[in-house]
Amino acid sequence: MSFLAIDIGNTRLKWAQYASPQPGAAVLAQGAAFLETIDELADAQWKNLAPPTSMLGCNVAGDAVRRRVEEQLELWDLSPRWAVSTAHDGGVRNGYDHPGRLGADRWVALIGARSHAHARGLDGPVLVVMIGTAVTVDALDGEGRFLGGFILPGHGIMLRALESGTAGLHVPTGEVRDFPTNTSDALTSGGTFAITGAIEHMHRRLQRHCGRAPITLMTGGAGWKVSPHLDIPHELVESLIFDGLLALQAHRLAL
Ligand SMILES: Nc1ncnc2c1ncn2[C@@H]1O[C@H](COP(=O)(O)OP(=O)(O)OP(=O)(O)O)[C@@H](O)[C@H]1O
Ligand SMILES: CC(C)(CO)[C@@H](O)C(=O)NCCC(=O)O
Ligand SMILES: [K+]
Repeated sequence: MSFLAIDIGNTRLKWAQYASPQPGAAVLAQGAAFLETIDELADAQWKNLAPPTSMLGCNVAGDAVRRRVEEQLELWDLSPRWAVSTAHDGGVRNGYDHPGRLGADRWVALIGARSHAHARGLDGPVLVVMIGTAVTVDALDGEGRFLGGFILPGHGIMLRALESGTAGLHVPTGEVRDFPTNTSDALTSGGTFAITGAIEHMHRRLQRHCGRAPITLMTGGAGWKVSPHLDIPHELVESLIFDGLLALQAHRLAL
């Protein structure tokens, strides 16, 4: 009955094995690997796993990476399945101009966020923030409609862009300060507040649009770095994409 959920981002692959394909199922095992090392999964991290009986993945790293992961999945007797963005699924309606062009990670995280809100009896708007290689800030209204969202460069990309586009900005990582007085702190603070500023902006706009304050759910590898500097109430939910994959799989089995 065990279910393998896989989230392939632009930097890392994250995976988790659940006791069953149901929201809230127990985690049996989990791990992460940089994309450079995914060809070793079957011989390393996955070698001693109890064979999963089904899997669903979410991939934004392209077809070549997906095929490399499918080769690793040949370790077990299961058919690889990958989530794609559609017009509606898992209680969410996709407002993108071309629904299929929405990143699968954003779509799955929106479904995970909706499932979280539902499980807690919350029926208002939800702001869904992912802090990874790129940053996304997505708005979900109380009826489960995805209204639209922002894509921003992640902190690492911002700093590398400044380093490569200037002569004088090669400095070590600094601290986040309200009034930075050296280059390191100025860069680190600028990147952080560019991200929190976008989140706070969308929070105001979504509140205005819905006439009600959204709850804010934040996920992604660097969410914990942004969280202390964000001036709105929010929750870190590390498993948002996995929760979306569980909700989608449960939904599919129920059909
Ligand atoms: N201080 C910081 N504040 C915000 N983001 C940061 C900070 N330091 C690093 N980052 C970002 O975090 C990213 C790495 O996070 P990590 O690889 O854990 O995320 P991820 O969710 O696994 O990414 P992906 O899913 O895109 O592969 C880096 O690309 C960088 O942009
Ligand atoms: C924006 C990222 C890189 C965030 O991981 C991913 O969701 C993606 O590649 N999206 C496709 C474009 C879009 O969502 O409009
Ligand atoms: K991601």
